Amino acid sequence: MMTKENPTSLIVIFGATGDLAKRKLYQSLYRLYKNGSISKNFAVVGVARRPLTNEDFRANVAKSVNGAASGNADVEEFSSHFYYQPFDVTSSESYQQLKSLSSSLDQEYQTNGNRMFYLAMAPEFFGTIASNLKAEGLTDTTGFKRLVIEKPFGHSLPTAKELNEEIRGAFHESEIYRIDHYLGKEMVQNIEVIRFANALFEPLWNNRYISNIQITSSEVLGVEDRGRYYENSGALRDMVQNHMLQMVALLAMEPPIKLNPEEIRSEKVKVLRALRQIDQSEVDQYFVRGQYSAGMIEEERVPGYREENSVDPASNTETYVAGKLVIDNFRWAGVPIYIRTGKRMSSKSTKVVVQFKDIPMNLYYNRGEKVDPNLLVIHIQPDEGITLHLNAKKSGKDITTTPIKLDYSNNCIDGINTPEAYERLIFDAMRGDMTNFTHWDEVALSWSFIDQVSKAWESTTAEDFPNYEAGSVGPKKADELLKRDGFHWWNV
Ligand SMILES: NC(=O)C1=CN([C@@H]2O[C@H](COP(=O)(O)OP(=O)(O)OC[C@H]3O[C@@H](n4cnc5c(N)ncnc54)[C@H](OP(=O)(O)O)[C@@H]3O)[C@@H](O)[C@H]2O)C=CC1
Ligand SMILES: O=C1O[C@H](COP(=O)(O)O)[C@@H](O)[C@H](O)[C@H]1O
Repeated sequence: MMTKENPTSLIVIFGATGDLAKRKLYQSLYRLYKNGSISKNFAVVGVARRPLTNEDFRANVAKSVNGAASGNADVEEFSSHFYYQPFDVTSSESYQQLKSLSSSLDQEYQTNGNRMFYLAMAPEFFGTIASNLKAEGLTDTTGFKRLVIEKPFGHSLPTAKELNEEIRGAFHESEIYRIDHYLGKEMVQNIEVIRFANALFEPLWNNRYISNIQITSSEVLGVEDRGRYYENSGALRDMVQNHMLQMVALLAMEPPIKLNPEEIRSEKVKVLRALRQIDQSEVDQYFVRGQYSAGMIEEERVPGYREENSVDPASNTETYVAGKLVIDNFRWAGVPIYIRTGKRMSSKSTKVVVQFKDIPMNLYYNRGEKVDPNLLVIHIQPDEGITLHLNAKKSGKDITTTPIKLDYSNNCIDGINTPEAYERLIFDAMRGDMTNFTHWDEVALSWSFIDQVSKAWESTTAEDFPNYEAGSVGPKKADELLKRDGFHWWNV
């Protein structure tokens, strides 16, 4: 059930000393606290193995929030809501201690018995924690109980099913908030509004007027210290199975009859069901994989993937994926959706380019003029905005054309302070809004599509790896994928 007033809850963060908690969760909670989105009736219990005191933990939280250990009264007040418990996820005693601490904090902060369990830990613990929370009685509470679960949700369809069964033994689907942080991004949320609040676009949003759609998410960072996780994941599982397919679903779905989580999900699910399954033998026609070698980024030499910590020197893991997706339904028949994502690329950028079909006849070709297709570019990050590429008359006596751009930039709006994706998602989970979380049906369909590709790649060695230099735009083969269809990537 969704609540409108400022939510109140006890939040238990599993993995409270980890990277995600430090980089994202504490800052997001602080922003929610500062802007009054959450009530002051909240407490956070952080759990992890290392033996910290409440004071140590509060100092760490304060440091994550303002980069300094102390000195800001607001931050001090905020961090006084934080408690720490050294924890072993397999020990019944740990859960019993947590239960008793939770009950006393429920009372002290008058949280109405609302409990949110945030699993910011390695995925192998997700099932164990969920079952123990139930077995040890932490989910027997008078208010709501919610499980917020980080990615990756499984490693394949069978492992995701297993995990799902485990957590569904303790939490109902309506209590499970599977995080896909791209769904918390301002401009990803804007896709729906651009499409459904503009008379201009919706009539054109189909195979009669659109020739192809391109979604790019490139990163400058390499795998950093996540080599162990990444070796087992690769870009396909890390980015495509979740973030990229979610963006595809939002771009391709039919208008929902209402903007509620059930109706939106139902339309997204239909897109994922219509995604043409690729046979393992056809993977090379639809997908390109890449791995970075050493190269220069911002004038600094960076190592190749195979030289990174915890990475096999002969690794077959992809750090780049480009793919052509086909949606077999009336709206999208014949319109390829190209996706690409990679680490150690030349720039950090996520954007969607919708390329419209050429005009039926180029009246200007006699003058040797090429008229560019119209493009709608949705800038997701780091810039947030929309650009519409059109053609107009070049100023002067002659009727000649020139490309022009209509730009809308979120960043330029005075006073705008776009919430960080995690800030929105934590807030939504606290007030019970599941719209921007992934339902099991979406997860299952995404895995069933991805599994064919990963099986093909795991059963063959990528002889050309490494095949793109750090700091470049990715492997050449990714250009050929589009060239075969008469297109090219728009670097706009
Ligand atoms: N970091 C990121 O940017 C992102 C992370 N994620 C996901 O978030 C989750 C956490 O990632 P991240 O923060 O990077 O991971 P880290 O390795 O940085 O943190 C893991 C946390 O788990 C704790 N921990 C490990 N083993 C145990 C145990 N047996 N019992 C209790 N606590 C334990 C660790 O603390 P201690 O050592 O003290 O026990 C630490 O707090 C993962 O699922 C990841 O995929 C998702 C998107 C982005
Ligand atoms: O989920 C993940 O996303 C990040 C990229 O997120 P962004 O918000 O910075 O675009 C990626 O670096 C990471 O490998 C992946 O696990």
